[in-house]
Amino acid sequence: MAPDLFSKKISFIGGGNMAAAIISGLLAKGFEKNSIMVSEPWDVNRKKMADLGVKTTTDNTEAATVGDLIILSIKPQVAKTVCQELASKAFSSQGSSLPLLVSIAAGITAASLKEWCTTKDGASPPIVRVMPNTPALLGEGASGVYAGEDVTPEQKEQVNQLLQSVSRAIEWVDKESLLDVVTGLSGSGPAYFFAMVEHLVTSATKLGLSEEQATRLATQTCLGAGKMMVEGSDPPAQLRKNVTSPNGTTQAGLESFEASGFASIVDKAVKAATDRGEELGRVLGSQ
Ligand SMILES: NC(=O)C1=CN([C@@H]2O[C@H](COP(=O)(O)OP(=O)(O)OC[C@H]3O[C@@H](n4cnc5c(N)ncnc54)[C@H](OP(=O)(O)O)[C@@H]3O)[C@@H](O)[C@H]2O)C=CC1
Ligand SMILES: O=C(O)[C@@H]1CCC=N1
Repeated sequence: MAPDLFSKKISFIGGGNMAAAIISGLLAKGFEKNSIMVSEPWDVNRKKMADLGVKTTTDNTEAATVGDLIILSIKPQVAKTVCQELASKAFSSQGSSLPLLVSIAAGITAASLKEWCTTKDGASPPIVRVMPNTPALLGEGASGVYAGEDVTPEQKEQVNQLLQSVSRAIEWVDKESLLDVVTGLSGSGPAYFFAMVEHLVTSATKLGLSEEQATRLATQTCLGAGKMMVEGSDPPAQLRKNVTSPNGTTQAGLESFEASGFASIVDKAVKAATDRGEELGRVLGSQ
């Protein structure tokens, strides 16, 4: 029988935006509030977590000691310090049977996490890296996942269950470097669409629509187009063709995009975000 995540305790180390999104998604699926603990140093964020009804603490060791799954949801820049703290305090008292560590930190490699999390007795937790995105808040997330070799099939299934609670697309990758591409695509991706809608609203406002009208039209267009891509059977290219009447308005708009190097702009942006993920892992991993 598949291990039931819903009977486990989950601890989040770091209670910021992404932890809030995942926790909200889990709670919406019926996960028990009392089975979640968040350690978070900042009063404001800790209060937001407490308002969700989950347990909170300022003590990473307390959270990491009670969790069957530990979600590392801190910024990449503090990952080393936090992992070393967990290794010397929480993990060192737990022998060789350590909880599963699920890191969502962009770029930070499984090898770095393992090195930093190793106790003085040489024990280290099994590690899964996940790259989620903020639509997890609504159960509409997209996540990439990579598991180290010491992760058992049961633990992978638990991670699947965790992600199914908050994601509609879950893509396991077998090469860890591909997680940087996932980061540059879907991890950062919501911000690309938000920026696009911001620009659409500004453009239409300049042409006379009120900001409120333009915002309602642009956001619903984004949602409608997204639903057509996810729920329909036609690929995006066909959907685009269906909107584009020969010599019509859409053709004029798309040709303007292309004349400004649309494909190249997107290409460079995804590559820049992917490269930044790799760089974060390399630089922070060597400090
Ligand atoms: N935001 C996103 O869309 C996505 C983020 N990620 C990854 O998720 C991780 C978290 O990002 P996000 O939620 O946006 O970041 P946030 O800054 O919102 O959250 C991180 C939280 O960790 C707290 N924190 C800082 N130091 C410690 C510590 N020593 N122990 C415990 N908690 C600490 C921070 O407190 P304080 O503010 O006081 O420093 C903050 O509340 C990052 O590694 C990011 O790469 C992955 C996918 C998408
Ligand atoms: O911007 C970042 O670094 C994080 C990772 C993906 C989304 N936000």
